[in-house]
Amino acid sequence: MRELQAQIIAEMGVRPSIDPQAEIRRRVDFLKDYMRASRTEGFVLGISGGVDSTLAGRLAQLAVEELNAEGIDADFIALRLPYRVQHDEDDAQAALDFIQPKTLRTFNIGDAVDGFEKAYSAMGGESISDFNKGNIKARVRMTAQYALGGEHNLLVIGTDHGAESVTGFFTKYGDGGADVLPLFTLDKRQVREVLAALGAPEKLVGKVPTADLLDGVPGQTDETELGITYEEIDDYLEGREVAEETAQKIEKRYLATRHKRTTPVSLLDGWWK
Ligand SMILES: Nc1ncnc2c1ncn2[C@@H]1O[C@H](COP(=O)(O)OP(=O)(O)OC[C@H]2O[C@@H]([n+]3cccc(C(=O)O)c3)[C@H](O)[C@@H]2O)[C@@H](O)[C@H]1O
Ligand SMILES: Nc1ncnc2c1ncn2[C@@H]1O[C@H](COP(=O)(O)OP(=O)(O)OP(=O)(O)O)[C@@H](O)[C@H]1O
Ligand SMILES: [Mg+2]
Repeated sequence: MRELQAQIIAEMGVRPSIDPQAEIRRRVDFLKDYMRASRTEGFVLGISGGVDSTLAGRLAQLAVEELNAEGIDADFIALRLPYRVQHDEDDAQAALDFIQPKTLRTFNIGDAVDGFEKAYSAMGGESISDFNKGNIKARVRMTAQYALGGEHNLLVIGTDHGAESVTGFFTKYGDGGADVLPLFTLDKRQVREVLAALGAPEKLVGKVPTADLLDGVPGQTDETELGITYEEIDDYLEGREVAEETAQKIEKRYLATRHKRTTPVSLLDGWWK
């Protein structure tokens, strides 16, 4: 195996195969243990209709149900965060039907994001690009989750996992801003395996991943933007051999996004030299 590949696999904690039922138990226990240790009262998570938030949301709901059955007060707020009307709203509703969250709220980020865009233009000289506006959408979603979390003493769940972390394919302090990461150490096909083991409908398990951040290209697939497929990323993370060109693309992204996987750089850091 390539030397850097072994180092990356160790950092992401991905294993070549998993036992889905054991992963469900381990991750529900992790959420319960961490909630108790942090003296918080539950969780909040944005539900998009995508694979990652469907799995993380269901795990959070299971954790809260078990805590409640043990006599511990806890809530899970599933938060719909559409920008105006979401083109695949039916998938988000299907995800909620599957998750069965204890509490459901909707915060439409349309006015906040467009207000931000307007104020940005009023600053003078330039308008914001569709790409940069996409990152604002992710950061407004983060802000809404922390607002609810702050009001109700809840932890913000993040959906980061190996296959997204390795390429830095998330918005820094947007969807990357969270308190607890129940999917970490899984790759994308393992996320689907665990979701299938929980009995999610095939339409959700097989959903094509999209960051869905662009006004101009609704539902653009992650794979189109990345120029790498999740099959390739997962193979790499499971220690399999991938084409030299693919390995180089993954490693280039990994190295360029190290700053996203650490705390802000200070005089005490030397990893960037
Ligand atoms: N070397 C360095 N050391 C320290 N900081 C550095 C830096 N280089 C950039 N930065 C900072 O980081 C910023 C760039 O990072 P960031 O703001 O994240 O922006 P960026 O990485 O350019 O864009 C986010 C990417 O993540 C994708 N995404 C976002 C959200 C969700 C999903 C999804 O999968 O659903 C995907 C999105 O499609 C896009 O490709 C710079 O503006 C700068 O502030
Ligand atoms: N429209 C949305 N409504 C609610 N939450 C959202 C929305 N878009 C993104 N999020 C939040 O941001 C997270 C990151 O988005 P990301 O696209 O990586 O995950 P996903 O949509 O759950 O799964 P997938 O990667 O398969 O599309 C989501 O898991 C979710 O918590
Ligand atoms: Mg998505």
